[in-house]
Amino acid sequence: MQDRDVNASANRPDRDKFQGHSGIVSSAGKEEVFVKWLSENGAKFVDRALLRCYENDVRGVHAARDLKAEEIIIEVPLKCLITVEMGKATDVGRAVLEAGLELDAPKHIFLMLFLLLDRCNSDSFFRPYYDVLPGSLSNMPIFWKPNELTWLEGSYLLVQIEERKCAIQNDFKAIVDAWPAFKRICTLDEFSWARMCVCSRNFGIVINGVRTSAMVPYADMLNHFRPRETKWTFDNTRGAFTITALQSIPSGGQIYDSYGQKCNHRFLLNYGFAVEDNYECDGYCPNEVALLVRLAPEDPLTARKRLIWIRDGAVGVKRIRLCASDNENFRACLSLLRVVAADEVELDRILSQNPYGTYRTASDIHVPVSFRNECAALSLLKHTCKSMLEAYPRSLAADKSAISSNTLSPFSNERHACIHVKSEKLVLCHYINFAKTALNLARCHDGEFEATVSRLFDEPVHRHVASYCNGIVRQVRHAVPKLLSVESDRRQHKLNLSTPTIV
Ligand SMILES: C[S@@+](CC[C@H](N)C(=O)[O-])C[C@H]1O[C@@H](n2cnc3c(N)ncnc32)[C@H](O)[C@@H]1O
Repeated sequence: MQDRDVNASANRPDRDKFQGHSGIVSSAGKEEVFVKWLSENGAKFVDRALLRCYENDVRGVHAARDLKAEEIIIEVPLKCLITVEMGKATDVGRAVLEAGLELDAPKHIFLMLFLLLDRCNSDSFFRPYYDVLPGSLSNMPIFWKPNELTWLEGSYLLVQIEERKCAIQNDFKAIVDAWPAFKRICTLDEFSWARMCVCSRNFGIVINGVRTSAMVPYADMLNHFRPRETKWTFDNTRGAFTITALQSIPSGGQIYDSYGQKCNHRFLLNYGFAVEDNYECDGYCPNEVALLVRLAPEDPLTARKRLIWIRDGAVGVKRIRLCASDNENFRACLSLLRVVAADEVELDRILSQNPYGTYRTASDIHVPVSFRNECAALSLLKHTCKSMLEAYPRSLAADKSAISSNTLSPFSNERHACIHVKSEKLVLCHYINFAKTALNLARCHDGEFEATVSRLFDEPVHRHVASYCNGIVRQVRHAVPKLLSVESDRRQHKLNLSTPTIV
């Protein structure tokens, strides 16, 4: 599966909801044929697991008996795998290689080429596998109808969906140009289906020292859950792909695979679902929002500011993915905001008189520039998040109530869209509160500052702002070598904390 995580360890999503489906237990004809095909071709331990069909094309794998930790659940021999090399060896694969095409997801493309070509052959060895692949992928956002896309209004995911569609179209056109017979093999719709099928079901593996990707029949029937309860690998000594339990799994329990620690936009875009409580065991939440930071065209300093922005490859506008934790992106975002918020004196300081010589790029300004600048950058962060929050048609409270009231059916696109936008709004709220807290702490008395910072450290949800205040805010309050003192800043800038041009 795309970026499936082999070593991950945490979170607790729609486990019970997925199990809620297990009332409808059947193993329809095509699934039986598929399991028989695997067994006849050397797959082992298929009796340890049971493929359950909840609804049309929606399945999961369940333990057929109590499974112990370290027990192999399923072993799929190499001959049943479709690999990138098999796609490269096709006529179209060779034409693509010869043309040296720059494709969106090259490894996936070769798997798709094999799949699309070989499924035209009614006698294909893989026929039983093709017959169980989902016929429609209506949960994938690239296939959502216009009314369904409105559920994502306000989210940058809408842009990414369009970009994905565009990339698929470009790849299709480039392949047809390189091998014109391809348009008789599949339509753009079928090509898009294959793209999402491969994207949501392939595994990155190493076979005899060669790093590749593969479609692994049966292994791709496991649904996502974290923390992971199984591990998978290509075992060269067995010549087979294996899935092993990491803990005991009771008879009848669903056997899950972790698709990795991911933001909900990646789950939704690549797999067609979003995880309601996307938290790791340590409380970390990988959900992000794509914040837009932009130099204000009406700012007379913009031309000079561009000089430093351009070193990042950004022409005055940058999207930064932020999650509600301290990380490199958060520090880069603050750095860019320091430039956007800079007045002339501060910009001179950024461009020349900084503690480490000239900054490489506008994302590298990790030391505060001045008291005023830091407060202005925080105000800008707050206002940017507020205006992004206002761009969603529905409030966070309304999302929460729609999700908890179960008015949206468990696997509906609307529910997944709602979970996704809620995830983004939570990150925006985190930064609005972050900026408010930090601005208050920048201006309060020493005693209050110390007491508040230590109180914030005690609460896990506030550790991010506590650590920022303890470091950067403390620095700007007391001034550090090579920075103007707070008092001198106040005199020079008359404590002009008004928000600079808001994005
Ligand atoms: C690798 S397949 C898993 C098998 C799939 N359920 C089937 O019936 O073919 C991945 C797809 O399963 C579904 N899925 C997996 N984990 C899920 C989860 N935790 N919640 C909702 N849907 C999930 C999504 O449609 C996803 O694109």
